[in-house]
Amino acid sequence: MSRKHPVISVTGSSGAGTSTVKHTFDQIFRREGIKAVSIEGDAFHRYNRAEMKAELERRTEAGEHSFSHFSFDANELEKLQEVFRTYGETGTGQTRNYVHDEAEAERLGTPPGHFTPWRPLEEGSDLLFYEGLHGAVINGTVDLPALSDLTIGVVPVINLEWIQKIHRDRAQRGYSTEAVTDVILRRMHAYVHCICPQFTETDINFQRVPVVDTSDPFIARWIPTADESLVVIRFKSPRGIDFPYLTQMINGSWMSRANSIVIPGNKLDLAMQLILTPLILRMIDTARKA
Ligand SMILES: Nc1ncnc2c1ncn2[C@@H]1O[C@H](COP(=O)(O)OP(=O)(O)OP(=O)(O)O)[C@@H](O)[C@H]1O
Ligand SMILES: O=C(CO)[C@H](O)[C@H](O)COP(=O)(O)O
Repeated sequence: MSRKHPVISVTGSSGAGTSTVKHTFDQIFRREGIKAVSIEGDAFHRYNRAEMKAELERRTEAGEHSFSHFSFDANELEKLQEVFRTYGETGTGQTRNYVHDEAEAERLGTPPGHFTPWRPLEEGSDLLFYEGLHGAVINGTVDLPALSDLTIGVVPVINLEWIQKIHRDRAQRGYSTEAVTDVILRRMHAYVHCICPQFTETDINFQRVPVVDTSDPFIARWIPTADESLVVIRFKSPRGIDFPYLTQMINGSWMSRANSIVIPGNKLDLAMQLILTPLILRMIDTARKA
């Protein structure tokens, strides 16, 4: 938590939609004249693609079958914590990118499966924005929520998460359904132990729930659309949240619990704007006065 240099952390599994949610944040930052610097969770993987393959083979031979990108020790979480801390104290830090595919390779000038060199974050920013797998980890070595001012979970129900991952990895990253299915299976242990526990730490979770049949996510021909889904929004600390205002402004929404509202899927952008804009503006106002 930093009053002067705030940190926003958006966390979710692979394919959950954290990159998609980043676009909504970018719109809010642009509209409100806020200068944000961004870091991607994948930049903090410990290994490049070839090293990861070798490490996986080494561990599998040694009888360890649960290692994956979701595991804490496949990532430089202490380094990530250091970036959160340094940014919070000084408004500076460094990052890099993990290059997934040819399109990113062309944009970033580094081949797929490799990292770009570390580079300093642009100076003079108002806040740091993280988006990735591990933004709310507390594991005895790191405590990331303690260093972020707002922590958001993006968590579609699991069938939908898998459909989104399969479609994205096939369409944009060139993997087959079988290859993505293998990755999902290999990551399951760490999904339960490293990814899920974060969502009790997050300040707000956005959980997309399809209202069409997704019983077999491995044969779904398209990702359920916004009109074919609802979103459950859960607040860790509902005090101060104006639920009557939200349910009045968001047509078709209702409260399902004292700390949760449900909205039609096509109102997600509006809901995020209504919920997040005042929180971000308050954060920036406090930072500018600090
Ligand atoms: N609200 C949504 N409605 C429809 N499709 C969505 C929604 N959110 C995400 N998707 C789709 O799901 C796929 C995965 O989303 P995205 O790339 O944002 O995931 P991610 O969490 O950033 O994944 P990774 O961490 O692996 O990069 C994309 O094809 C995206 O278009
Ligand atoms: O989306 C991911 C994690 O969020 C990727 O699976 C990870 O970045 C590694 O990618 P690849 O296995 O294609 O090199």
